[in-house]
Amino acid sequence: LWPFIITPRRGQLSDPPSQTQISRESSDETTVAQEVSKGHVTPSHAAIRETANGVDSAPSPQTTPKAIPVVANAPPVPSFSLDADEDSDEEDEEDTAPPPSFPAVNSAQRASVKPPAMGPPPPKPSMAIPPAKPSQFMAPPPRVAASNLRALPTTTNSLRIPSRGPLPNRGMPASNSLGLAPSAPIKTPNQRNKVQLTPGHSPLDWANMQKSGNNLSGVSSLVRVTPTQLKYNNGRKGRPAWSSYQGKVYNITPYLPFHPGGEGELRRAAGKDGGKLFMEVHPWVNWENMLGECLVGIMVAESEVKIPQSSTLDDMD
Ligand code: HEM
Repeated sequence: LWPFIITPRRGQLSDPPSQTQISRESSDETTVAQEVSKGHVTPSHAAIRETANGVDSAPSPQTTPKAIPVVANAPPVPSFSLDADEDSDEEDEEDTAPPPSFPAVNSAQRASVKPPAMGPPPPKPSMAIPPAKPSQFMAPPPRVAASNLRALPTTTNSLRIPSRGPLPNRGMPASNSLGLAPSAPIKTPNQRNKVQLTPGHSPLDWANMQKSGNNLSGVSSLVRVTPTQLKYNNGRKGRPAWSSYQGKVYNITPYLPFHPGGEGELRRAAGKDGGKLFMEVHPWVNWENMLGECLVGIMVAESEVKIPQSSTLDDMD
């Protein structure tokens, strides 16, 4: 209700006060001099109001006067002046007085601190932390057994930890319960039916073998393969395993231990056209890249290959 008022300097008012302001000031029964004496207004206020009433007619180049409500018997309005000349004597005393002591003389903080001369010195703080009573702390949560952790219900299947077997996306352990290394590829319990390949038969190992320059096809030059020849080379009885794919014949024998789907799966395509099986399982795999060095030849009709009378397929082994 009573804002702080920045009072202009005496004599700084130039614009005549509005009619409303004049009539309001004039209707006030209390004179300006009386109000000043009561402390209701500051001398600066009085100057403004005297100017408004036409008492002070000195021209002033600055701001317009602000309306100042005056209420009889109202508490004094706190105000301050930007004019250093109008600083009261009290303010001067405040400026030169020493800063207030802290804590305050009559504060509880000061009262609680006894001067050293008044009594024995306070005990020195010890660095050792006194042992806390057990009852002071909250009891730790009970430990949950590992087996119970696995059985905790989860909201999503992807976060569930299987209660048995290896963790998801992890291969089988390097050794079985007897501590023996697996001698044959073991099927992992994943949906892709991938197997754990024996050491030295990773995809990278196969890539290196393809680049090694070794003859992986088993033939010295590309040959024309008849359906009978393909059927005969089915990987049994020591014969190589051939498989055709889109009219080309590959020797899949060296790739058998490298096949991520397992040797048995790959053998299903031996001695025949493996294109259908291949495309059913992994159409994204690039057969020609994977087995490029294993290329034996191309498929031809039986009639296109004239096998010499003295030479049979058995002789080729
Ligand atoms: C002879 C040519 C073949 C090659 C070069 C070959 C290559 C591959 C490769 C690279 C993978 C890993 C795929 C991946 O990680 O995404 C794979 C996986 C697999 N292959 Fe073959 N494969 C061949 C034939 C076959 C055949 C004929 C079968 C089935 C009769 C088969 C069954 C599988 C299975 C079950 C997997 C594991 C599951 C999967 O990866 O989807 N593969 N094979």
